[in-house]
Amino acid sequence: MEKQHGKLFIVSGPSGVGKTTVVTQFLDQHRHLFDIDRVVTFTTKQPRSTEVHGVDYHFVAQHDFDAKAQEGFFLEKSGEYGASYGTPIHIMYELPRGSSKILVIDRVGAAQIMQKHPDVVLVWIEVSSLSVLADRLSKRSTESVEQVKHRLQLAEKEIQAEKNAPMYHHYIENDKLDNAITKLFDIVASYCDNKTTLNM
Ligand SMILES: Nc1ncnc2c1ncn2[C@@H]1O[C@H](COP(=O)(O)OP(=O)(O)OP(=O)(O)O)[C@@H](O)[C@H]1O
Repeated sequence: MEKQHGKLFIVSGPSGVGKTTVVTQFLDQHRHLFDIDRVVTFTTKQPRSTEVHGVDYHFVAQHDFDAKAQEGFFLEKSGEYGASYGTPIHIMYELPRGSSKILVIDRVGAAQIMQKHPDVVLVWIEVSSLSVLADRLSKRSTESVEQVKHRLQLAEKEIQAEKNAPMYHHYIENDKLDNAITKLFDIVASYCDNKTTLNM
């Protein structure tokens, strides 16, 4: 059977909603079922103590990031969170080979990619209230109080933008982590061949 074209799943949602957690745990549990992996994006931010270079991000100096941007290395880039972030364009060349990708980026970056590649699948993660985000971000303890405040302001802006002009194809409530992972599984399974059933 001919391999189908891979899909690019873009996962967004306000800071602290659990994008990284849902995507990481989905991949840990179900990666073996699909030809799918997470895109490692580039950033100039300082790594958190738990983040590993090449796994969570490619951490680069600002002049390297700017040189890459100049060369057209990025599919999209943004600087909303006090550092530069960029998605490497080469991920688009891997999709025709049948590999699907999950990319965690903000709504502005997702809109930039959507304009150029309308066949991407946009997944928005949300929670019932802003206070849940505040609680998760303060418990995560990876940002200062000031940074958390700034993230919450951006979160409010992003949530409002999505409410005013809904852009995403799928919405996942992440109040209960297991339910959110199952919902992501259902979404991916509706677009991607399941390796185990293909081999039956
Ligand atoms: N369903 C959930 N219930 C309770 N806590 C959760 C849930 N999902 C994630 N968390 C916790 O919330 C915190 C934020 O999650 P995570 O870092 O995945 O968010 P994020 O959306 O990727 O944030 P950012 O955009 O700031 O990187 C983490 O400490 C994580 O363990």
